[in-house]
Amino acid sequence: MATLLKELPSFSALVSAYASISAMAMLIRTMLNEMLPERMRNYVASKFSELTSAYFSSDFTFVIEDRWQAADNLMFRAAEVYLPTRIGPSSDSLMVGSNDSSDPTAPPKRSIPVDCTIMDDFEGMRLKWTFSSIETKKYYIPSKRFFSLTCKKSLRERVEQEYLPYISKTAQEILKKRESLSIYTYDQEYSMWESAVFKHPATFETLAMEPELKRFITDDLDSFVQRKEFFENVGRAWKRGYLLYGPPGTGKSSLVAAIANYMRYNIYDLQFQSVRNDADLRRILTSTTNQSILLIEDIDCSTNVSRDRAKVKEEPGEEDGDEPNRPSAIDPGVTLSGLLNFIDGLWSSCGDERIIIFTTNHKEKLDPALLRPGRMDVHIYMGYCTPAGFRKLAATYLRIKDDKVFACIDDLIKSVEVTPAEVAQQLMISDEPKAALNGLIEFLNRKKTKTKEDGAEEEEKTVEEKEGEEKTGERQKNSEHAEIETRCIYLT
Ligand SMILES: Nc1ncnc2c1ncn2[C@@H]1O[C@H](COP(=O)(O)OP(=O)(O)OP(=O)(O)O)[C@@H](O)[C@H]1O
Repeated sequence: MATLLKELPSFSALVSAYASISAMAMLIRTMLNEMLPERMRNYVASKFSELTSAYFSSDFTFVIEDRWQAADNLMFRAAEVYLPTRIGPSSDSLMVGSNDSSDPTAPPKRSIPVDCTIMDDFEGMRLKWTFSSIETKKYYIPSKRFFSLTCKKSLRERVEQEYLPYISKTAQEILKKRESLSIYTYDQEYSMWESAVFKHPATFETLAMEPELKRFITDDLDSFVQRKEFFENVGRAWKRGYLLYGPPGTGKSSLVAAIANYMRYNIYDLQFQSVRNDADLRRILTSTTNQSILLIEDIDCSTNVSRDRAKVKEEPGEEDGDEPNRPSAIDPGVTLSGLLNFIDGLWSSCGDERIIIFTTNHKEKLDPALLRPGRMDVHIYMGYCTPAGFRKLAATYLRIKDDKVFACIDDLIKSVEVTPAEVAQQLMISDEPKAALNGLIEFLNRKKTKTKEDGAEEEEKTVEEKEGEEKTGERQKNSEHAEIETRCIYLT
């Protein structure tokens, strides 16, 4: 013991050793301070602290960002749906709001504010969630949002194998039970989809359409949802494309609403004017969720997409070396090939259970590439009102199934081109069925007389005018062709 005590350094030796180590540390610090710029010093310090804390900490953190490999991160979406249901007394804040004007007194909806922490318990595990958002430097790139999920290191495997799949499953159940649907429009300024509550009364029951056509569409939708395995087996993306075409006011938008209500799918309503280029289109489309409808209305008005590609190349300016399909204020930068890539190209397999709907008043103006078999699975012509359509409208608007003037109205409807929108408009004029029906008869008679007068004027035209018109009448021919296709459904 005495020899051991003798070998121990004396107190003064310890003090002097401490003094020289402190002096050395101060010297190194001063040297580093002088040699390294402040930002570099902070970086080194933060890395050092990260390393040591990760090594010594008993926690493990999963980071779940809103995007995953150029697409929407489904895990993030699931957490977004699941976590508001777990906000309890331990959470320090909660975001609430409502966009449902039909029921202003209903309790607000819940969402998670930035930097909010939520504690969750799952089968004996204690889990901590934090929601964060980081602004990006470029104004047109949306901020990066992510969840951090922290658990004990020892629970890491169970969280990955059991807890995260449980969240995805629960989120799907919550979404299935949700009462209201959403309609999204793309906000170019903030580069994100803006949502609103979608409450459209149109259903297959209220639509004035031929009953066989209705049955065909509902059967087609039913078989689509049930054929997940079929799509996998044949190596096709699980999606369905519908092209709705026909004159304005024949119910194309109403049919889209009826499909959304029938399927309980949200609608992403995309205006091509708000898309800069194909890359932008890819980003926009990959940020839509599964079990949804992508709606592109009036596709014939999207110039680059609807025009024949050969004609686009002939546009003045492009021969001079101008970049084709250049985005500009009036002409969207989305190209037909960019869109086709999404419909049936490699990008089409992004996401599951998607319905794509294009509407147009002028099918003949569309590039044939868009109409080729296999592109849009079903082409549906929405035509003028038929006697069956009128009866459906009378039942919906006037709550009557029959009347002695129905036969007369049937004859008139068969002899003039009148849209369901026009008939519906007349039926809304009075709550009194008799007055409304008489108003409709007058309207149809006026339309019939006008059609006759227009026909007579047409006959009076000189042969020369007719010849001239024939030359430039390619469009008309196409529309006649469309008429022949009335109520035809192409299924590929
Ligand atoms: N087939 C229909 N069945 C029931 N209502 C219809 C039908 N077609 C039109 N309507 C009525 O007319 C209104 C306009 O119809 P809708 O917007 O669906 O037509 P559209 O074909 O999409 O027209 P556009 O091509 O101009 O967009 C609807 O609000 C609806 O009330």
